[in-house]
Amino acid sequence: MIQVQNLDFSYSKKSQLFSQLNWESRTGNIIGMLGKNGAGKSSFLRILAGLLFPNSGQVSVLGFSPEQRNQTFLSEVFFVPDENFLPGYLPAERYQQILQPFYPRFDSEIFTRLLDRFEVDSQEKIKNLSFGQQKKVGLAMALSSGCALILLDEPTNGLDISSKSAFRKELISVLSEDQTVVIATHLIRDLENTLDRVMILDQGQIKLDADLSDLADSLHFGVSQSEVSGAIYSQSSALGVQFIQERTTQAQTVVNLELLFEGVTSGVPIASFLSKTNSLTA
Ligand SMILES: Nc1ncnc2c1ncn2[C@@H]1O[C@H](COP(=O)(O)OP(=O)(O)OP(=O)(O)O)[C@@H](O)[C@H]1O
Repeated sequence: MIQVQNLDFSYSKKSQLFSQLNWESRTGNIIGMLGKNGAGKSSFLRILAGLLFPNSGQVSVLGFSPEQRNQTFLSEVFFVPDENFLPGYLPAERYQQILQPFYPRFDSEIFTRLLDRFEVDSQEKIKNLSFGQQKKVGLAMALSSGCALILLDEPTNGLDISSKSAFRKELISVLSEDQTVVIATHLIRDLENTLDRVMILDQGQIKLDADLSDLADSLHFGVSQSEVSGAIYSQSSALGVQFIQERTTQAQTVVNLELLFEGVTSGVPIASFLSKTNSLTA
């Protein structure tokens, strides 16, 4: 579905953002792309969408080279950027009617239901909606598009707590098995219980790329009142010492994505503790 090989990308000659980056994704996953501010998450999504071009290397999305912006490619990829991309002078419903013919599997009933669920007035001009409401229109478009690949840049940024929860539920319920979603975010908690796979981008490289199920099988996440021996990574918090251990006989735990992220970005080779071969590290 997505194959990235030896990708080099920079905005200027002085600093390289991605260097020999490799990545592959399978169909039917909700993939979280995590990274610190400036790690290159938005840039990576824009390369996948064909809005930025690699300096060198190969990028293939659904069998297409994104930079060629093939018509079929454009009808199968929906990108929601972090900033508002909608025409302010149109109401959401009218914009949906204009956009729908470009996406062969667009479902207008889902669109209407989502706007209702998100409590957005579909008759109001988009420019008169708040930032969060405009964001919800973009997300409703993406989730109704039926596209094979949906790219979401910081989708929960600007949403209130109940809207974040509604978005998570709708994301899981609306998607079909032949759709793939890549979500770039640094708001890790917002994606809890939503992701199938997590990819961590740091210092121009993918430092971890693993299924949540593999992480839960191979790692044990816990909190203790004192230091834990044999921890792969630990961090003091208000709750006590949060730690990650290699899992042997311990009970399976929910993956603590924030702790995992801190561990990986502080240089711990977490991927070497994973049992499955489809997890990798840079
Ligand atoms: N149009 C541009 N021209 C030059 N440099 C840019 C441009 N856009 C982004 N950059 C730089 O590229 C780097 C990666 O930016 P990008 O927006 O992709 O990161 P990000 O991980 O999405 O960050 P954030 O979490 O803050 O949104 C940053 O150092 C940024 O300054």
